[in-house]
Amino acid sequence: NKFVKLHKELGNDWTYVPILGNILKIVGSKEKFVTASLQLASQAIKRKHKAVSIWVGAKLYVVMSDGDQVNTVLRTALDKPFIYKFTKPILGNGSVFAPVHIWHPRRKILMPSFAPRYVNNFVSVFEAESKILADQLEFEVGRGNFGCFDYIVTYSLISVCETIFGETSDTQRTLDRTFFNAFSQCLKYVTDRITKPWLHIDAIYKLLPMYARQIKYTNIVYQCIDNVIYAKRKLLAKNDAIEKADNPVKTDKSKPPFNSFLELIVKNSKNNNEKGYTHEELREEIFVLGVAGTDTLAVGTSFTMLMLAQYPDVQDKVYKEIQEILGDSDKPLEAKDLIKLTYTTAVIKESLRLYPPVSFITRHCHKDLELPSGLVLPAGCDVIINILGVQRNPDYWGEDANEFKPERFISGHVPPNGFIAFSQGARNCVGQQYAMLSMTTVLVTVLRRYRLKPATNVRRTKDNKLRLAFEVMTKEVNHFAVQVERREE
Ligand code: HEM
Repeated sequence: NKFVKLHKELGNDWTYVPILGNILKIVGSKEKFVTASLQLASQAIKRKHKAVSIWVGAKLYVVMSDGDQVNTVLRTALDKPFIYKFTKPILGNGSVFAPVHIWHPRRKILMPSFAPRYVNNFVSVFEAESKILADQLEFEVGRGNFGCFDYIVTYSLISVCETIFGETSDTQRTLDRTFFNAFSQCLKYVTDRITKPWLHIDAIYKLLPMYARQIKYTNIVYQCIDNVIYAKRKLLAKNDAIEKADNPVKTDKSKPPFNSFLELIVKNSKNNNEKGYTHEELREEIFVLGVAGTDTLAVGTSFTMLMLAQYPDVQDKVYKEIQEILGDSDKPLEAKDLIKLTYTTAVIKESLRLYPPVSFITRHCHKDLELPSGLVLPAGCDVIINILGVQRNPDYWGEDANEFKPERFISGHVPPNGFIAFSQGARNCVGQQYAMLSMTTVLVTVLRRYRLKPATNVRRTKDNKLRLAFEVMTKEVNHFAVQVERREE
């Protein structure tokens, strides 16, 4: 049939050993998943159409690592295959993985909430929470290696939740350990299902104890979100604050005006339709923001910290830039100052290039799609976009593509389709600016107080590279181990 033809056209035959080997390696191993995806990427770029295909059971997936080919797919094909099946029991029809007809109207409601005038105001939250993070790191001074991820994920979960719900006592009550734990368990179940093919079959999965646990944790998260939504909706109705979202009132003179995502989404959904979102729709969208914004941010920030620890020259340059542009002033940080930190921004982008938190995404072609190489992906074809492969592709980044060189993002030679950490096209990341501001705030706050040092005696790969593992996000296996020392020392 057409997929067998496509498989051959891409240069594979039935006994193509390296690819078969890679599939076997992937099964069940989160670390090998990443190594295999890099190997698939290097095989793909040698092919005429810069892609390989793999069979998973009776289904063919085309795996791509060429930026121009990928760009065509991302701009044309908007549906996401298979992942939706695993996320639906948890996220429902939340926009990130939903089918196009559900996603499209929801994206229209979500987008205005990420306008710079709202997102820039969140810097006050990022700064307050980064200071708490910096205080917590004091405990690690002089104690040797520690995993910075655990600290940073707490920062990102709390700051994301605060921007979603606003700083109410309800938020604080909700953000207790039970919520955090249930939330991370939900992410774990999605990862397990994606990486273990035997769990793809509903009939098997539903018989396992993990299915019951997944329902339990999902319900805990729902209940926490529901409590805050009810409380907040009551408050909004009382204060008529929705109307004020366009013209926010400065309640606390020391802080810029602030509208939480919850307020903005309620308001935008009413603009779209008199009745606005139902409770369930609102809960789904709120949950999506938490899921899409928390681990991505934590992984991106942790990799950047790891790079700074590993490259002291780069860290010194970042620190110098912070001193030059922001000084030691106690003046609250503002978005307009943070975006002047061009070298720091380049360091974050180079870390996201080498270590994209979301290392692959998927798309489904509804109709035939012709790629720049002349290959036609037939209707019904599923594509895996290997972001890690695209961002390390030597055709775009040169022979030193695997090396950490932040200058790439300053010299003006960034290949147009070579950096896709936030994806491209209509379904790209809505939180890009939010993420850049949040990560920059953390780096500024932490580096003002501490010098990051590399961890000693951590296990690396045979060629002395970081060991990475796929857990929906791509993470470093040693919990991003670093050391810290106080700057004045
Ligand atoms: C370094 C941090 C981040 C990275 C690398 C990242 C990456 C991505 C990527 C690759 C996608 C596209 C997924 C796909 O095409 O299948 C995406 C979508 C999305 N991201 Fe982010 N993200 C980050 C931070 C955030 C933050 C902080 C938020 C919100 C607070 C957010 C909200 C979303 C949403 C809602 C979508 C779905 C958009 C849609 O389908 O219309 N992201 N993100």
